[in-house]
Amino acid sequence: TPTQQNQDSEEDTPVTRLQNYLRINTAHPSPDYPSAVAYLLSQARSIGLQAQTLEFSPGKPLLLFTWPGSRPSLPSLLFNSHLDSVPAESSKWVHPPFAAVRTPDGKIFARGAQDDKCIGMQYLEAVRNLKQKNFTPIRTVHFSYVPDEEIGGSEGAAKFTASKEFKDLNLGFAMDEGQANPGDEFRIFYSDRSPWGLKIKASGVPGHGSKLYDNSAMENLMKSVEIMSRFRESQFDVVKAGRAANSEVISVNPVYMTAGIPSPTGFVMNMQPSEAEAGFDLRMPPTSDPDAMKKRIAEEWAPAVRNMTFQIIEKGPIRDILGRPLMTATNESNPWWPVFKQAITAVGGKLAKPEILPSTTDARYIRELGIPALGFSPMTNTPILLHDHNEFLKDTVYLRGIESNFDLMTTAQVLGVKKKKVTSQYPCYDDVCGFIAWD
Ligand SMILES: CSCC[C@H](NC=O)C(=O)O
Ligand SMILES: [Zn+2]
Ligand SMILES: [Zn+2]
Repeated sequence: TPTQQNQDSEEDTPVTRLQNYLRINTAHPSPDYPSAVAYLLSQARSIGLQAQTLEFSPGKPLLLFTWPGSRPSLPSLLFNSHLDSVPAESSKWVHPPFAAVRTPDGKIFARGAQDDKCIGMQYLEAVRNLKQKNFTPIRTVHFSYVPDEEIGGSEGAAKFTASKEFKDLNLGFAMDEGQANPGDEFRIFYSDRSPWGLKIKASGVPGHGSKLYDNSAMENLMKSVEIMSRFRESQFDVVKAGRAANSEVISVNPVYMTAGIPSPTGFVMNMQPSEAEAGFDLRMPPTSDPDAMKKRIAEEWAPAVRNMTFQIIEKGPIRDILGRPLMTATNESNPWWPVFKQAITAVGGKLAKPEILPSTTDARYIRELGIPALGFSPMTNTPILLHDHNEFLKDTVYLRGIESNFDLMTTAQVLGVKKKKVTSQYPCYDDVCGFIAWD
């Protein structure tokens, strides 16, 4: 009956609380941050977390929740997620992207279901469960909800990690988003690729559309595109041959091309234009050499001899403050690694071999400071649908993810870790300036 349905939708359960978060449209280009903030604040209040709303950029709020530990001098934990989502083309979805419809087989359809509102709510549900068991953490646990991850994080996580507020957290270890796995192992990410936006521009001799001549802008640009395609293929071949994962090679993908002289019916067809431009999404694995790539771009992809110029938009850091690749150790040299492994074992989960994420997250800003950070979105037996149409997450998978975060928070308390005082102004974690001992 309709009455029964209304009652169902008013139920307050872990799943309906997720659905309510998913119904807030925080997709770019105009994310509804105020509604998301109000909702999460009400959640934090209902479980008794301390809450702060920070605003490092106008109109871009950042939430910081805190669960004080009984020994606040110990390095703290941070669980991060982002408030924003990529847009959704409603007409191509089977269910509206902001209705968070749950189908009879338990699939919750929504933009953000996997990326990454699931983890944001799982953190809070884990706290709710722990508090019900009267658990008090030894070390302080923080939760951050940051704006603008999907557009690079320069107004969000980048400003947060550079702030006094962040330094004062005295972080030992952070968790951020990962990616789903169609198989039954939990995937864990120790690094991201660093994104560059590359614009190449050619200029050349204009002329009649019928004329064959050298050095037109289109010819200059197309030569570059050919050279770049060959490079792309060489990288992809390594992946196809099984010698590296997708995320371990450099990707370069064209995202736009623009040239021509506009006319009311499209473009003028009998003029060769004097300018042509193309844009590329470039992703650099953590150990790749940014200077070598810049040299390749200047000498091969956009050489001045072919009348070309280029612009690289570097989105975030590629090395940490000590000049090291942005990678978190997944071995015993990182005292948090066994903690994490134990938490997964506790939910009966199998852990996949640690990976580099093919895309990019805000964890790179945390790793930049030398703080260990792992990417983890507990979604097994789930197709990878982030940024795709019909993004969904199954209720059972979501609920199991709460358990794994729950265990992570408790396990991290039992196996305390203490940081060494370091020469840098930031805490570090490896043999250069690392942890000295178990607490
Ligand atoms: C250019 S930084 C954008 C970050 C974005 N993150 C998730 O998808 C990505 O494209 O990987
Ligand atoms: Zn994300
Ligand atoms: Zn995303």
